[in-house]
Amino acid sequence: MSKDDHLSISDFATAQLALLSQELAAEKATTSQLLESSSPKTLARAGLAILNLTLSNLRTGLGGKTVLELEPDSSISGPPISNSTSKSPSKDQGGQAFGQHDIRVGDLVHVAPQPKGGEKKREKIGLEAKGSDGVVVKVSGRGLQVALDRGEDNIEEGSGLRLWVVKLANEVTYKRMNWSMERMQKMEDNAHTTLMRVLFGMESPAPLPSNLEDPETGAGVVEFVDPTLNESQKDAIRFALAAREVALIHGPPGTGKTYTIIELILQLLQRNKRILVCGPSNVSVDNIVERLAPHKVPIIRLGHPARLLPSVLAHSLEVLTKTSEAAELVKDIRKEMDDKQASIRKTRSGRERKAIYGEIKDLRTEYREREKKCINTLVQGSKVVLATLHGAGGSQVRNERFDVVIIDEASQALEAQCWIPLLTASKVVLAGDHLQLPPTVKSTNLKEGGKTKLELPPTAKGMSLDYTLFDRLLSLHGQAIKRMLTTQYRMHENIMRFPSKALYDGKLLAADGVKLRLLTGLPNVADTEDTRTPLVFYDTQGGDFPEQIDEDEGTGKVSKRTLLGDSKSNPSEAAIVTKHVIALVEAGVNPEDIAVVTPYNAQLALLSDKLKQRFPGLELGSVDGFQGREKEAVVVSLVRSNLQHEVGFLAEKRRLNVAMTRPKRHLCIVGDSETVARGSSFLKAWMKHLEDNADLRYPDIADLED
Ligand SMILES: Nc1ncnc2c1ncn2[C@@H]1O[C@H](COP(=O)(O)OP(=O)(O)OP(=O)(O)O)[C@@H](O)[C@H]1O
Repeated sequence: MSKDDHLSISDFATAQLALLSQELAAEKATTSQLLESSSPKTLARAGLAILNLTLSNLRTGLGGKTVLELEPDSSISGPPISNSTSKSPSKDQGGQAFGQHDIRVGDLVHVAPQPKGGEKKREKIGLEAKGSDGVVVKVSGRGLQVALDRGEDNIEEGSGLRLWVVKLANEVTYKRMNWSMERMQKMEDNAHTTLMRVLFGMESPAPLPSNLEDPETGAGVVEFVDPTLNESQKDAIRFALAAREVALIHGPPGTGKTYTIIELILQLLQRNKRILVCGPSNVSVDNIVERLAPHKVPIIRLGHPARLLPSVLAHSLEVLTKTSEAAELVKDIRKEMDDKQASIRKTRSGRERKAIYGEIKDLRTEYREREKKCINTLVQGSKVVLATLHGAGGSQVRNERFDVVIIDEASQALEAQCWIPLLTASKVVLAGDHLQLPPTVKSTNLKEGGKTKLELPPTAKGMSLDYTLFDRLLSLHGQAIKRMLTTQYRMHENIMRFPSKALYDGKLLAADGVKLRLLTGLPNVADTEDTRTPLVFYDTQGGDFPEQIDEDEGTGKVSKRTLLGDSKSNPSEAAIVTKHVIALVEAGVNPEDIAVVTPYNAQLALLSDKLKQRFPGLELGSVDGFQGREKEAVVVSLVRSNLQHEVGFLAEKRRLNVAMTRPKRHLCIVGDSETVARGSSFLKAWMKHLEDNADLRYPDIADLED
């Protein structure tokens, strides 16, 4: 490739900015537009809002944030989210006060005075009326708590004001990506760091010696902390230590990517390096904190405490600003703020209340200053800082210097997100698997009509958001910048064989402890034809098990399904799945050890109706939502069965890879080989593999009729 063909940094940033803005528009189209065009009641019915709340308490939470404690308005009879025509009492009464909703801890919400009954139907007004944005910190059956983004003085406890809470499309997540891209777009050539030049192919990575442990040109001899690491993991660590600018650790399913990262962090610490560890999601970061904590290394986890796992809270910066030595100064002022809040409750006079609010405001300013000092002391004293990629753009770390940035689950991250910590970095280690699903991108799934035509720079033509940094670096620098982990600790070898052959050059090995594990090895599981078989295939070919297009029920209700667009289902396949799950449970397999996954939401809804009540512990999910998870037994419903041999979602082999690599001991596939095999050479090879290697079953439609 000639130098001129290279994607320049500013062209890349220009293209990313255009793509991000299209993505935000698509996100708004699915959530915010709904918020704007629907009444609060409709939103509540779709699970996006909770109505009829009152403020029961106001307190100062972590980080000096005002926390609103909200509970259902006791003056309203019936369910808080019931519509006006329904006068029946809530079935939740006395137990769970809220109806069904999708508002979870960590969600960004808007709290506002609720529009009155007489106000016009399209009550966009609820969002326009003065209210506040915040993060949900607690949800229970009888209430919820929201930490406001800014200290708000306009919502008063005991004011009798009826409030509602509505979930927001999270625009905030775009701000830092856009900020990084804008900086890259404007940067002069001479401001590019060596790492940037390498990551855009203007320079090659510094060559590595053949002996990675060479003390001069490599990492020196590595004494591993964990003696159980396998050879491919050790090699990846030596490689990542020796690399000057960039190293990719390619971790196929269950190969111990995170396990390897933990050792890498320990090795870097021994070499006196300062490390920033990031991941695209809070869970990905917490996973590392949990595993790093037992090694007693000084770590700090940045991020809103509401979004962190309880097990890692002790390492959270916000908690340490309360509990560490440096926190003493902050503590006093916090108490004073709480006392003032309490005194407002006892004050009737408007003038006095106003005066106290003024004092709280001053105290809050003072609090922030002291807190900032405390934060700086803690962060600067810490050798390992952990944050989401987004969190790495926060004021606490933006100006900090690290020797190495490690990004776990890098193949699940948008590239613009990765640049948040990379702009000032000198070395990066990315861990991921580009052969599993990339980050979910709404705008690539838009039908052509819904897409705006983007003008991308010529060198960035064809760029899309789901093309990750991991993908791009592999295509730019080739296999030389990566090491693959090859021993997997999850699957029976028969389950592993096809993904290994089709996607990982046949290099995967099953660890001794897992390669022959069957369901019969679990306590109290009987030996049946299902439990003794690692791979089962119900082939529904022949046209008796046709798919259906999920019609909207025409009720006029806003359902989540409407938001998801057309989806496919296959009722006869659902019947096979149900039968198989029942057989496993009757053989003694715990429902909690079984997952049913399918790429289609309509099929998921159907399966949920059939199975969820009977087996509450059973896990049902979309393939995409199951990435990173594992179960003893997994049943996959492929759904597609049609004369046109259309396979839709199944054409994405990374999706199928995720589906088929979740189980440990038992994988059951239900699908029409005639339809599926026509989808691609990968699908054809898979169907052939199942035919030759699985316990092949041809179900009879007559047996399924109840
Ligand atoms: N060298 C090893 N010896 C024994 N067990 C190991 C080894 N490496 C990893 N494991 C085990 O393999 C499992 C998977 O490890 P880990 O969660 O680190 O993998 P991962 O690659 O991050 O997973 P995923 O496929 O979900 O991304 C864990 O139970 C871990 O304890």
